[in-house]
Amino acid sequence: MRTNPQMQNTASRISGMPAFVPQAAGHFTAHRQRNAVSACDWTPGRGRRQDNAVYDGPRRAVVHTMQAVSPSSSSTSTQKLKTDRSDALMRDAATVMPGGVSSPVRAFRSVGGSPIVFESTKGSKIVDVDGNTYIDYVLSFGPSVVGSANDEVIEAVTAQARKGLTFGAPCELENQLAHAIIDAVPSVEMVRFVNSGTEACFSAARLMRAYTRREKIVKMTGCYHGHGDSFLVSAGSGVATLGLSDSPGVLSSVAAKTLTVPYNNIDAIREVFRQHGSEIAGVFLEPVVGNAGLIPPTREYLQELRQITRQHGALLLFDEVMTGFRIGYSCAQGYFDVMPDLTTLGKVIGGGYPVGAYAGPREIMEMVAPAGPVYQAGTLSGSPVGMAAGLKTLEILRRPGTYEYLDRITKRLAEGLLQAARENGHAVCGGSLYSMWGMFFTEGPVNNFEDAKKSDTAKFQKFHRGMLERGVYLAPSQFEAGFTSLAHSEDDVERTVEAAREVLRGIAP
Ligand SMILES: Cc1ncc(COP(=O)(O)O)c(C=O)c1O
Ligand SMILES: N[C@H](C=O)CCC(=O)O
Repeated sequence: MRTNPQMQNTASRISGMPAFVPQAAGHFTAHRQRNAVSACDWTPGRGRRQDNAVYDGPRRAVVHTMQAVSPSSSSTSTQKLKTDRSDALMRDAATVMPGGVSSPVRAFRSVGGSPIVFESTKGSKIVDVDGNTYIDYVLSFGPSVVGSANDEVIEAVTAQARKGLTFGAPCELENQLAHAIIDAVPSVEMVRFVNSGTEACFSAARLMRAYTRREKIVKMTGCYHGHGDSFLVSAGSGVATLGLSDSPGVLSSVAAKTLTVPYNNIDAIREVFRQHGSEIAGVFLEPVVGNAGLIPPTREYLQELRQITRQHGALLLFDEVMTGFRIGYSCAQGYFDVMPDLTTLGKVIGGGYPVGAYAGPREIMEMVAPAGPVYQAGTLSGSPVGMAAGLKTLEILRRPGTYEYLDRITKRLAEGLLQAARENGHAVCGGSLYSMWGMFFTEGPVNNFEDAKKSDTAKFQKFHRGMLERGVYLAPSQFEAGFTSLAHSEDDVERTVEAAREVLRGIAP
């Protein structure tokens, strides 16, 4: 059995961390007749903070202003949604881009109708090309946790842009963002910046294989780790939404090296290691699933994964591209107090720019070129504007009260939506954790993608359309998590819940 002394060092460094109280996660078990034991019931832990003003909502804080779109300009009363210009642009887009989009999840394939084309966004609001304003719970699929087009982030990127857009050479901001990530994420000692979550994950898989000298990777059904060949096997997000279980073009010899198991199922992990233990390089998972809808793990599950991978000399990778800096400042690994060997990041660390990273202990990371032999490179990697956006975003997130605020409003949103559904006789389950939330149209419990697929997706389609018509923009799939930001106000949440109540009243249970 291979041991990893560096991880033992890392673990002892972690156990000396400042007080951080992880909570055992509850499964989603909400139902219209029962009280939910859901992620809503979780109490968040604390990350490390630096400055003093306590964040208490967008109106009272100096974090940003919402000049471009005033909250009152979005409507939660039924709009006859005028989408002429969106529709025309999408018709044209379909002639020049496959499906008219640059990423499949943006298409409205599973909710019907044509995608909305956007023109501007500020804070919690997003405005389309026909002039409709929506409360935005997509937030570019996660990055905009401090609110879209945050003034401070814009100032930071503008100042950097004046000094240079890209150097193709080292810049000081890379050191600063790497230090900020290392300070925040307990298992991380070194970071390699890339340009997307996809790149982070496939590069980490290469490193994992090189380090262990093994080829097989275990992933969970419904988890999404970008579109690297090894991961287009029983993937979540757009792959699940479009009902593609895998993708043509992926070499069958590569796909055969990916073993899949259901999430939150420790027996399945034991079995896959029993059968293939000596060939498994590592286990990839989202430490809280966001790409099959929101599905929390139990802490015990993560702990067992940690133990089993270690026993078999395999690496454990937490894909925190989505959860990173959303599930607390120390990310999901800090929240659950379970330390992976490798971590992938993206979204929030780029503050709205294309930045990803893979990270871990020095011993593993120093295998990456030029320190070691594992090749990985990028013309625009660590580009200064993205680094500046990420640094400012993390600086804002470190302010006292930010995560408490995010947790409070998101919990209120999720509870309000579940309540609105139950009042109207719908079987639902769901919950929230800090700034991520989800609601499935099924009785639950939803512990993995197999459970999530029992959701009434036809009902979700009606719900999505009704919310759109009332000025609420949700991800166009039952199998995507929702997001909130520091710019989402209590008023936004109340208006969203009111809109949901109205929509759900009009849908047959
Ligand atoms: C958990 C997770 N991993 C990886 C990715 C891939 O990131 P990107 O879309 O930036 O390539 C995503 C999102 O797409 C994600 O949510
Ligand atoms: N669910 C995906 C990532 O989190 C959505 C992003 C995309 O693929 O465009």
